[in-house]
Amino acid sequence: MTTLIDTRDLTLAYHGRTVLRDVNLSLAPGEIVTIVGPNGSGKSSLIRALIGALPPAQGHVTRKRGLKIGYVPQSLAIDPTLPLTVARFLNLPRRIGAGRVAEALRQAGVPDLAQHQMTALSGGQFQRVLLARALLSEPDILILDEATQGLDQPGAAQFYRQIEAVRRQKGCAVLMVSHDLHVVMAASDRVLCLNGHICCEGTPEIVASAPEYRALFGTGTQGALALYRHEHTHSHGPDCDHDHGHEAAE
Ligand SMILES: Nc1ncnc2c1ncn2[C@@H]1O[C@H](COP(=O)(O)OP(=O)(O)OP(=O)(O)O)[C@@H](O)[C@H]1O
Repeated sequence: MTTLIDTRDLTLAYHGRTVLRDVNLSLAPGEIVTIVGPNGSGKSSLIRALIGALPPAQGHVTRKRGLKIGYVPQSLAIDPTLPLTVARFLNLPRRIGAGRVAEALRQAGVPDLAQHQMTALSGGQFQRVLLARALLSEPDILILDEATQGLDQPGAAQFYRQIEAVRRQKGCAVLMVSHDLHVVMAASDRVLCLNGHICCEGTPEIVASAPEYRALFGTGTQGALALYRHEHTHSHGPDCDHDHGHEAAE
């Protein structure tokens, strides 16, 4: 099978200080993988390395050639004095066309928002518009870094249900970082728990009962797991792009 992104012994450092070490990770087409871990455990750094924004200190990141990534950020600052409709926002920085904008909004679960002002959206609507923007590139993988920050738990749960619907319709893989442990773990095929390295990984049930995970987060997530189960198929292809680490990057 062709993986979308693959890391081998990936180590990340800032100014010589290692923040994440020896990460071996493969993302397959169509799967939902969640990264959890305490503050400062390296989650965002790993995402940056996966999308190519942070070079490895050691090890390798391999991306399928031509991989299209849709990135949904935590939030986005919009000037409150600037009149900007959702449709115009989605046409920045380049013109997309009304048909594709409407389709992306429909896929993101907000088909009626095109003419609304960006600054008048609720938190949940705003994140869905960011999701619609990420979908415009027809991504092979959606990457969400704390995309539900600021939403309450029901709002976050709804957002993740939307992500699942998108995955079902589009077949894209999903990689998420979140603090909403109850919700995201239930919606994931696979969970990686980071704490400077991968301290445990597996299905949500396996990770939730792992001693390393319980030491970090306690036992409170059990009841909310197993809300969702996924079936998916994997496809395969030969081509890859490589990022290589600089050996001994202190
Ligand atoms: N640009 C940077 N320069 C120097 N150190 C950084 C930089 N970005 C992150 N770090 C450090 O790397 C470590 C991991 O940070 P990272 O943001 O990856 O963690 P995180 O798990 O995403 O944290 P959080 O849950 O708080 O967002 C932290 O010790 C942080 O201080």
